[in-house]
Amino acid sequence: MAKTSENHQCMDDLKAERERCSFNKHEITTLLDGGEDKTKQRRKIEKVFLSDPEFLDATRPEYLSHEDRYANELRKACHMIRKFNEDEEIQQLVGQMDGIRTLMGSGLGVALTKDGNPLALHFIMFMPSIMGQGTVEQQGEWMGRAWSGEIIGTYAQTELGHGTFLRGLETTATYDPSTEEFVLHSPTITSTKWWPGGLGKTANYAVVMAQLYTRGRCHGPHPFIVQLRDEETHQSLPGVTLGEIGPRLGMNTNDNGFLCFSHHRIPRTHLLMKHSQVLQDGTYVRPANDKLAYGTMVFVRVAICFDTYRQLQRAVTIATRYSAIRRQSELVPGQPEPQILEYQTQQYKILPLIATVFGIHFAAQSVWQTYNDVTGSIHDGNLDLLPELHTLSCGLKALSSSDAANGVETCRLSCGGHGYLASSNLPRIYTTTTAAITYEGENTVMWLQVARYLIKSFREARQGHRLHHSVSYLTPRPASTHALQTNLSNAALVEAFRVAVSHLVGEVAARLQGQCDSGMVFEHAWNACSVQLARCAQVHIRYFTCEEFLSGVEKAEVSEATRGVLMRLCRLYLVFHIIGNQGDFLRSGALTPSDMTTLEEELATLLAALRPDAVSLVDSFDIHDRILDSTLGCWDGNVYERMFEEAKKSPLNQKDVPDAYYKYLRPLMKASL
Ligand SMILES: CCCCCCCCCCCCCCCCCC(=O)SCCNC(=O)CCNC(=O)[C@H](O)C(C)(C)COP(=O)(O)OP(=O)(O)OC[C@H]1O[C@@H](n2cnc3c(N)ncnc32)[C@H](O)[C@@H]1OP(=O)(O)O
Ligand SMILES: Cc1cc2nc3c(=O)[nH]c(=O)nc-3n(C[C@H](O)[C@H](O)[C@H](O)COP(=O)(O)OP(=O)(O)OC[C@H]3O[C@@H](n4cnc5c(N)ncnc54)[C@H](O)[C@@H]3O)c2cc1C
Repeated sequence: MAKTSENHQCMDDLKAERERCSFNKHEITTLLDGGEDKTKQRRKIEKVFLSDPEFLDATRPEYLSHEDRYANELRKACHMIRKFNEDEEIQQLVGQMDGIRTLMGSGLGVALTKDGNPLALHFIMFMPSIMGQGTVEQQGEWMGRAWSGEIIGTYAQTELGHGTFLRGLETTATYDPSTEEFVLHSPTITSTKWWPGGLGKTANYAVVMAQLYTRGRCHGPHPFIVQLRDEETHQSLPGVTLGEIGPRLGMNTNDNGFLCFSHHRIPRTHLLMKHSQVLQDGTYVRPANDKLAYGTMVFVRVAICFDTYRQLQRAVTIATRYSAIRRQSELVPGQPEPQILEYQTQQYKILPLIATVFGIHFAAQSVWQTYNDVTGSIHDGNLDLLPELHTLSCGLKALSSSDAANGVETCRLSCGGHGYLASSNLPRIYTTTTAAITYEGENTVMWLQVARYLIKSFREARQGHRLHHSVSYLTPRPASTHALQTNLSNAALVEAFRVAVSHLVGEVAARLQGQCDSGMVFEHAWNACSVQLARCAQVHIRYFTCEEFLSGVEKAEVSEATRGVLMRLCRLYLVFHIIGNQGDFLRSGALTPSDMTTLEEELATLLAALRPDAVSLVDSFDIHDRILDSTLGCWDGNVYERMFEEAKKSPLNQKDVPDAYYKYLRPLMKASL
C-alpha cells in the first residue's frame, strides 16, 4: 500500500515527541536493567533470539486450533532450551545457573511464547522447589536432569476443592514402612489436582503437595517428587490419571491440567526432605517452622512482581505511542485535530501508569533483596525474618498484579476501539496479567495475610516488643511526632501515608478488640472487620512502595535532568494515590481539605510537565518491537498501515466470498425467491 499523508504524520509525530525529550533515556534504560553491562547483555540476547527464524510464527495464534497453538508454543519453548543448552556464549551472557529461568521470565521469553509457555512451571516452580525444599542429595539426583530438560516438571498443589486453604488439601501421601514407600491417593473428586501449568500434556514429573500421614498421624501438606508419565513413551503411569482442563481466559498454551492418583506408590526418598523428614521406620522429624514447606510460593510471589512490571511496561508503551500518533476531535473549534495525548484526561490515564512502572520496579527490587537476605539467614538457621518476607511478598504480589492488571485495562481503553483488536496485543497482555491476581495466592487472601501481620505487630508494639523494619512505624510514638505536616514535600507526603495507615490499623484493631470484648470470638470478629483489614493492608503496601520509590530515585546514579523527570514521576505517584484515596488521609488528619485542593492543582501541573517526556519515557523501557508485538505501539508509529496488513492476513479474507455464505446465508437470503 502506498504511504498516505496520515502515515507520514504519525511518524513525524513520534519524531517530534522524541526531539523534545528533557532527560537522558539511556540512563533510565540502564537504571531499570540494573547497569550498563546488563543493558548490553539484554540487547545482545534479544538480538540472538529474535534473529532466529525458529521463533517466528507462521500465523497469529488466534487463527490456530487449541492443539496447534499448544504445539507451536511448545516448539518454541523447546527450541529456546535447546538453543540455550547448546550455545556457550548465550549461557555466559545470561548466566549459567539461573539463566534459562531468567530468560523465560524476561520480556523476551514471555514475548516469544505468546500465549503461555508450557515449560514455565518447570523453571519457575518445579526446579525452585527441588532447590528450596530438597536435601543436597536430592538436588544432586534431580537438578541435572531437570536443567537438561531430560525430565520436565510442574507444581501440583491446587485441587478442585481447595486452592487458597492449603490445610484443606485432600490428596494423601501415606507412608508404608514395610516397603519404604509413600502411597499417593486422591480420595474424592474434590481432591483432584486442578490448574497446574504444564501438567496436562507437557510434564512427566511434578512436585505434588499432599497431606503427609505416617504412623497414623497427619502432619499437613508436604512436597513430594512424583513421576507421572513414562520417560520413554510419555504415557501416564498406572495409578495416575492426567489431562488438560480446557480453554481459559488467557494463557491457553500453558496446558493447565488435572491429576488424580489411585494408590500410586513412590519411594520414601521422594519426599523433599530439606526441612522435614520421614525416617525409614516412619518417624516424622518436624521442620524448624511448618511454613517452610510453602517456600516455593514465596519465591514465585516475588518473581511475579517482576513479571507484572514487564507486562505493564509493554501496555503503557503501546498506549503512550498510540496516544501520540492518534488525532481525534477538536480542542479548539476549527483548529487541526490534536494528538489525543493533549487531552488532560488521556494524560491522567497514562502518565500515572508510567509512574507505576517505576514504583513497582523499586519496590520489587527491595523485596527481592529481602528475599535473598532472609533465605540466606534461614540457611543459617535464623527464621526471625520469615514473617516479614512472607508479608512483603504477599503484599507486593497483590499490589503489583492488581495495579498492573487495572493499568493494562486502562491502556486498552485509552486506545479506543483499536485497543480491542488482538493485533494491538493489549487483550493478550491483559488476560495474562489479570491471571496473576488469582494465581500464587488470590489477592484478597494475600491482603488478609498482610493484615494479620499488621494487627499482630500492632498488638506486640503495645506490649513493648520491638517490631521489624517494615512495620516499625506501628510502634507508639510521643505525641509531638504525630504533628501534622506543614509542607507538602515528597517526604511529607510519604509521612502522610504513614499517618494514614497507622490510623487505619489503630482503628480496625480497636474495632476488633471491641467486638471480642463484647463476646464475639476472634475469628468471627476478624471476618466482620475484614473489608477494613484488607484496606489497611493495601495502604500499608502502597506506603512501602512510595517509600521505596522515593529512596530509589534519590539514590539513583543519574544526571540531574534524569533525576528531575524521575522525581516528577514519583511526585505524580504520591499525589495520584493520595487524591484517589483522600478519605484515608482526611480521616486520619494526615492531610487537610485545603492540602487536597493544593494537591489537585499540582496534579494538573504535573501532568502538563510530564506530557512532553511521555514518549521518551516509554522509549527508555527499550522494548523491541517484536516484544511489544503490537500494531499500535510500534517504534515508528506506522500504525494504520500495520493494522491494515494484519487484517488482510485473516483467514476470512483469503476468499472474497466464504464457503459459509453458500452453506448458510445464501439459503436464508434466497428462501423467499
Ligand atoms: C527470577 C526470574 C523468574 C521469572 C519468573 C516470571 C514469572 C512469570 C509468571 C508466568 C507464569 C505463570 C506461573 C503461574 C504460577 C502459578 C502457580 C500457583 O498458583 S501454585 C499455587 C499457589 N497457591 C497459593 O498461593 C495458595 C494460597 N494460600 C496460602 O498460601 C496459605 O494457605 C495461606 C497463607 C493463605 C494460609 O496458610 P495457613 O497454613 O492456613 O496459615 P494461617 O493463615 O493459619 O497462618 C499461620 C501462620 O503462618 C504464616 N504463614 C503463612 N504462609 C507463610 C509463608 N509462606 N511463610 C511464612 N509464614 C507463613 C502466617 O502469616 C501465620 O503467621 P502467624 O500470624 O500465626 O504468626
Ligand atoms: C492461570 C492460572 C494458573 C495457575 N497455575 C497453578 C499451578 O501451576 N499450580 C497450582 O497448584 N495452582 C495453580 N493455579 C491455581 C491458583 O493458585 C488458585 O486458583 C489460587 O490459589 C486461588 O485459589 P482458588 O481457585 O481455590 O480460589 P478460592 O480460594 O476458592 O477463592 C474464591 C473466592 O473466595 C475468596 N476467599 C477464599 N478464601 C478466603 C478467605 N480465607 N478469606 C476471604 N476470602 C476468601 C477469594 O478472595 C475469592 O474471591 C493457577 C490458577 C490460574 C488461574
